[in-house]
This record gives sequence, C-alpha cells and structure tokens, in this order.
Amino acid sequence: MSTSSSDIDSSKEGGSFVIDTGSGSITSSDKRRQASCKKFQEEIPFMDEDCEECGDVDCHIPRRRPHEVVTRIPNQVKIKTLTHLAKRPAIDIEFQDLSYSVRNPGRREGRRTILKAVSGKFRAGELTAILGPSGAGKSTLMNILAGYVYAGVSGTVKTNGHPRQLKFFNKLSSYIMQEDLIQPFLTVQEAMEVAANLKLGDELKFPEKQLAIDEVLNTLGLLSCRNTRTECLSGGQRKRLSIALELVNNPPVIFLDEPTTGLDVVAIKQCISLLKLLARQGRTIICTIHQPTASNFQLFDQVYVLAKGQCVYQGASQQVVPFMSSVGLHCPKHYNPADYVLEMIQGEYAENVRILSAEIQNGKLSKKLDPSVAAGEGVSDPDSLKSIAKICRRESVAVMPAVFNHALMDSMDINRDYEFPTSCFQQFGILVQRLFLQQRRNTVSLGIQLFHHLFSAVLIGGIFVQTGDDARRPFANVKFCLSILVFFLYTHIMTPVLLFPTAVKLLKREYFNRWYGLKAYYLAITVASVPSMFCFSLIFCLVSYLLSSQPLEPSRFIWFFAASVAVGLVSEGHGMIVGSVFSVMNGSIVAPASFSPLLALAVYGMGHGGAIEQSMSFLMGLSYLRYGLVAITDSLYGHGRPLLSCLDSDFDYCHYKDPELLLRDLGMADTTTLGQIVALLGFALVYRFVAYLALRYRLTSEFSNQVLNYIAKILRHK
Ligand SMILES: Nc1ncnc2c1ncn2[C@@H]1O[C@H](COP(=O)(O)OP(=O)(O)OP(=O)(O)O)[C@@H](O)[C@H]1O
Repeated sequence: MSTSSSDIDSSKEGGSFVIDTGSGSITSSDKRRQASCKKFQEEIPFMDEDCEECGDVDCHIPRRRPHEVVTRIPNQVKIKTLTHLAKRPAIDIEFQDLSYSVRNPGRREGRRTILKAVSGKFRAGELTAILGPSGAGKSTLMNILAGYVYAGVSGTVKTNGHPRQLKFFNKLSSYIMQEDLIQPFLTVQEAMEVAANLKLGDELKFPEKQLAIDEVLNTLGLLSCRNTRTECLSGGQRKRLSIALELVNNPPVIFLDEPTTGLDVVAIKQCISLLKLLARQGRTIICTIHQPTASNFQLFDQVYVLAKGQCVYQGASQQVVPFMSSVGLHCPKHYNPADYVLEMIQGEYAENVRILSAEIQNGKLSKKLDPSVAAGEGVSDPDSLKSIAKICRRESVAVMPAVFNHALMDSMDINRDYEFPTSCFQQFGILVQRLFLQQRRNTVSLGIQLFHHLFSAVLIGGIFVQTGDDARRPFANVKFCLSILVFFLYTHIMTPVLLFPTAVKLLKREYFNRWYGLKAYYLAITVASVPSMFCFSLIFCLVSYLLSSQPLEPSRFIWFFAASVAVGLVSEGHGMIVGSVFSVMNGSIVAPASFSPLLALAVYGMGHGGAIEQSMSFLMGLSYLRYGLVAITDSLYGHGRPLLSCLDSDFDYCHYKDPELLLRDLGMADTTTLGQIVALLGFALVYRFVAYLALRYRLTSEFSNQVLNYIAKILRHK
C-alpha cells in the first residue's frame, strides 16, 4: 500500500476514493485489521479465480492512524470502489412507527396488522440482515422500504433524514428478488450490455460502459463465465449475476429478498461476503435471511430481528447475545446466536416477543458494537465501520448534493429529472433487439413451432383434400375454414397464456428497478412476435391451401392469409389479457372458457343465414371469431369467384355451384373480406389496449390486485 502523504487524488482513478498518506509503524490495531482483511479475503474465494485485484480487498477497510480521532475522516484511507461506475449519493434509511395492515383474508370485515409500529435505521456502508421466523413480516418490511408496497402503510420512511421521495428513491435503489429472474438465451456479457444500455443510457459511452461491465463482473467473480448463457449458470453464479445486473448503474441502496436461498454452504458464505464488500463500498445493503450459520451471522454489520410484526432486536450481530442476556435469556456457549434468538421468539417462548420488543423500543433503540466485545472476537475495528459510513456519506454528498438539499429538491421537476435514463424509443429498440436475439437462440421453440405449423397444415389439408374446388362438398370446405380459424385461435391464444406469466415476473423485476417503461416493453413484445407469426403462418397457410385444392389465384391466397393472420393477432391480444391477469394454471382454464361462447356465436346461423334473429346478429357482432370465420370463408368464395364445377357428377348439377348462394345460406352475404379484416384489426387494438391496462394495473397495484383477485375468486367458486 502506498504511503505518501501527498497522494490524495480521487480524480485520477475515475472518481474512486484513493487517498494515501504516510503511515507510521504497524500497530496492534493495524495487525488486527490486516488479519481481519485476510479473513475477509478468504471468505470470497471466487475472487481468486478472476479478480486480479484481490490483493486490494483490505483496502475496503479504512486505515486509521494511531490515536486518531474517530469522528474525523481518516486521511490515510484507500477505499476500493468500482471506479468506472457513476457516483451516487450514499443513503441512510430510517423508518419510524411503520405499520402495515391488510384486509383479513376470508372475512368480510376487519384488517390484519402485519407490521406493528416498527422503527429502525439502516446505514450506508453497512450490511444489514432482516431476520425472523417465517411470517414475521420480513419481506413485507423490505417491500415497504423499497417502495414496492405503499397502500395500507402508515408511519414515515426517511432517507438521509428527509421524507423519502419515492420516485427519486426508486431510481437510486435496486430490489433483487428471491427468485433469480434472469433473461434466458443471453450470455452474461449480453445480459450486462442490455442492463448497461438501459440503465445508463447516454450517461456513459460504449467503451466506458464496457469498462464498467468488466469491473462489475470482475468484482462479482463472473469474468470467467462472461460468455456463458445465463441458463447454464450455477445457482451461486445466477445470484451473483442478478446482483451484477443491478450494479451497473451503481445503486447506493440494494434490497435483497433471501439472497442465500437455494445456495450451498460455500456459496452462501461467498454471497454474504460479497454483499459485505458492496456495502463497504458505500452502499446500504439490506437483505432478508433465514437461519444463518453462526459464522455467517457474524458477517452482518447489523441485524434487525422481527417477530409477529414487531422489532425484537436491532444492532450489531455481536451484541445479540449480551442483549438477550440482559433480559434473562442466556444463550448457551457454542450455540448459534441466530438460532437462539429465533427459538426464543417462537412457539412456547412467544411471550418473549413482548419483552424484547419493549426492551429495544420496537426498533427505536439500536445496540452498538461494543469495542471490547469486538476486539475479543477478532472482529475488525468497530470504529472503522463508523468511519466508512462517514466517508461514504461525505464523499458522495460532494458528488450529488441534490438528495440532501431540500430547497433544490423542491425546485426540481421530479417527473422530468428522474425519468428513465433512456428515451422510450431507445428502450423499445434495445428490448426488441433482445427479444429477437432470444427468439433466434431458442431453437427448440422455433423447431416446435415449425413442426406444429407444418404438421397441422398437412393434417388439415389432408382431411379436407380437394374440397376447395368441389361444389358437391361446400360444407366440407366451410369446415376447412372453421379448422383454420380454430388453429389460429388456439395457437395464438395459448402461447401468451402459457408464457406471459413468466414474462411478467421478469418484467416486474426490470420494471420495478426502472430499466424501462411499460409502454416501451409492451410495444417491443407486440412488434417482436409479428415476424415469427408471419413466417409460420405463411408456411401453414400455403401447405393447407394447396393440399385442400383452393383456387390457385395469388390474390385470393393473400386475402386468405391476411384473414388468418388477423385472427392470430386478435387471439394473441386475447391471450395477453388472460396471461397478464392469471397464472398459467388459471389462465389455461380461463382462456378456453372465454373463447368458447365466441366460437359458438361464430358458427351460429349456418344453413339458415338469411333468417338469423336480430338479437343473435347483434351478439354475433361481438364475437371476433365470427369476423374471422366470415373473412376466411369470404376470401375463398367471395371476390367474384366463378361457378364451381361439380366434380365427377354426370349431370354437372349441384346445389352450391354458385358461391353467392353458399355465402347467403351461411349468413355471410353482403360482407367483404376487407371489412371483416378491418374489424378484426380493430378488435386486435382494443384487446391489446385492455391487456396493456391489465398489465399496468397489475404492476402498479402491488401484488395483491384486489379486483382481479376478486374476479379470480368468483371464477374459482364457479
Ligand atoms: N397482501 C397480503 N395479504 C394478506 N396477508 C399478507 C399479505 N402480505 C403479507 N401477508 C401476511 O403477512 C405475514 C408476513 O408475511 P411476510 O412475507 O412478510 O413474511 P416473512 O417474514 O417474509 O416470511 P417468510 O420468511 O416465510 O418469507 C404472513 O403471514 C403473510 O401471510
């Protein structure tokens, strides 16, 4: 480590805090620091594979001169940061008397309180774990602090001592959910590029973005798998990638919901050590966790223990045992303090919740790390933690003062200044590109779709072989039209019903972390599905059209194809509504249930077309499948088709020789293919708009979308 007192330079390393001054002789505190850092380095084994700079890991802990006053920023400091990332302000989060209640499930009246006036403070530069038995309210607390949940919440949340501006806060924080929701069919590098392009916009040029990506991958030990597809990553690597994706824009606050779930012992330790490293770089890292081992528990700077919606402990992890002892709960020696505290607040010991909560004033108090305890346990210098937080805060304030300056905040147009870093058009371009790449890479899906279209075309064409130009079997050809309709309906309604719920989960993660807006996303998925729909539909229509011997007129085929694709477009919109509202299981029931009446209306009146009742005629006008069936049939029999031949008939007579007569009896007289297609496109627009609203409602109304839940409940009871 360099030791010149004149080496104070934070600009030459791209904004990192590199402040070196002369050092005195090595003191016992230095030795302890080195030992602690060595331990810390050993806890991040993955760094050895990839990180050339792991020798600098000790730099995360600021070095104090002997006898230096703690409250001063130590001038012999070399804090390693991600030098190529944009600087952000450090943020302390404080909450007071936070309560959250929901409507009592299963009862008509009354509410259930999940969080009961809890308070607490999570600081920049520290790794905080929210701990507690299942159902204690950990995820709820984190969702509220992250701004994911806000309806039904009372109390205050402050950032750096001022009321939280949610829109601004959302931009500065990232929420990494329990499920590793990572876009498939992209390499780690590609996924990072998409994240950087969306989250950084024009903030950095491409080479700078690449440097930032390299640095993040290096820090998280992902360099060796940068060209690996995301679906091939191990559990630990996936977790690290989900953190890396959020790190590209250097959020000062990161929330993680159970980041260690599904990882093995080694990966859990790596993950917690990594989070501690990120915290040491000035971030506020908050995670929920289930039963950490004793050694992992010690890694957390602060733990916040919840039980039955109340805070039963807040403070340094090393202080849990003394705190419990102070109320007469003595943790046996060699017992995991995390296990002990969790056991003492559950089941027969539930009474302890009240005692502990009162003792810690429901989170208003915090148990600080006792220096003597810390020294005894070989914990790094406790004062260093304070120093780090201070440095992070002061250095960051210098870079981005607006967050702390309320006069400035008030003068800002929050909506304009904190919009996305990229324009809607840029987001659309990046998302469409990503979707096309994923489609191209998903060869199994492409193969299945090709097989499905070809097989169905041969099957339908084979069943109705030579019916297209046979006037003796007109109704067989109408059945052919109906088969085409059902094929396009089923194919395009079921794809979003089955795939959209997963896509929505991915969307939630990216949307909530402000990668892009919903309009850009929706436009992108709409546009991205068109080319494959067009190509596969063309193959299907060509094969089935030729096999069933429809008239060999190019213009007629184009009408037939256009009508079929229009049905596909509306059905896709229909499927998107169902997929954005219901789960795969419920959607698979709701989709057929919702189109069955439409199908019945589509075929009503066949054979007595001239005598369809007015009321039925009105209802039929509401069924897009009716328009589809009329468009497909009219494309084959309309457009001035000449009289058909009665194949193999000795007398050349058959009733439906005249296509006009057939159309009249089907109730399809006085219609045009174009008119029906225009109506179908109108339906497609309306359906897609409704699907957009449903998606928007779902994303902005928290998880428990009450109206939709109510509808789902009614459907379930039926
Ligand atoms: N929107 C809601 N409607 C009804 N009950 C809810 C809602 N959100 C949370 N709860 C209930 O609140 C309690 C706390 O939930 P939360 O998910 O916060 O617990 P947790 O401590 O994270 O549990 P776990 O560790 O099992 O994930 C649970 O009993 C849960 O059923």
